[in-house]
Amino acid sequence: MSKLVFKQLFEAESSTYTYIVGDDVTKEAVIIDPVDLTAARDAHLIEELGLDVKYALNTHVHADHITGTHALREYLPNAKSALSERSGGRADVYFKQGDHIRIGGFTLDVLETPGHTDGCVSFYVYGCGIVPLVFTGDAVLIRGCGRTDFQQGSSEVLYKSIWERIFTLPRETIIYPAHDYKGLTSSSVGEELAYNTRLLKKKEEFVEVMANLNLPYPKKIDAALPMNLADGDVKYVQNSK
Ligand SMILES: N[C@@H](CCC(=O)N[C@@H](CSS)C(=O)NCC(=O)O)C(=O)O
Repeated sequence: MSKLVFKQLFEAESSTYTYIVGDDVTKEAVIIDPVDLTAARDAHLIEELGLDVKYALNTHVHADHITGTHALREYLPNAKSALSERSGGRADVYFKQGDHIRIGGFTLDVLETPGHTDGCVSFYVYGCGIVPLVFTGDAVLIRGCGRTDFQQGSSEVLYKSIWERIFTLPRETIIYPAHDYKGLTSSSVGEELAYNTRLLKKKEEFVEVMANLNLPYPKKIDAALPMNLADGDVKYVQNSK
């Protein structure tokens, strides 16, 4: 029976986690939320593991770093970039709520989890007897959640997404976020239901908390948004000017 290939990779400038998920028998794989700065490192690892990456997936149009999807084309010719059809961004393929992405014996279900941005999705992975995993992007962070103060953000929408689409998953589901700023690496649905004090608040209190986070804008936002809407391709950005 297939075993899951799983790698959690870190990009330190933006505290971003990139994930590689594959099937050790068929070698089919995806990479989730790659960063331009670490594309060569990730491609080297993929080559060492003998994986055939079908999709380079972004959970959303990131504001804090430039996606690695374009940079990876040089190394991974079979990989198609993919983004939610609600994101407004450019990609080879688009996905939507309820789509299934097959990776050998495993399935990734696309769960639309808007709120941080309109086009945010999470990927729920199961199959071959594994404890299920969910890649939550910037929707659920460990003991927190994504900010909602730019890029069509809405704290009401985020709260609904998380309570309806993430906190209804089996409690043992392991949560892998797109960022952590304190060195934590994973959580679970049960753990967040016990300790995520922000999301355990009533909706009205949550909205109040989110309106008063007072976080500085991400340092790279002005460069990152146009690049990520263009799938990380600087030539496309320049030609559109
Ligand atoms: N300092 C970082 C940006 C930190 C930040 O704003 N993180 C976002 C996700 S990336 S847009 C967020 O939602 N944070 C929520 C939180 O509670 O920290 C930079 O300059 O890039």
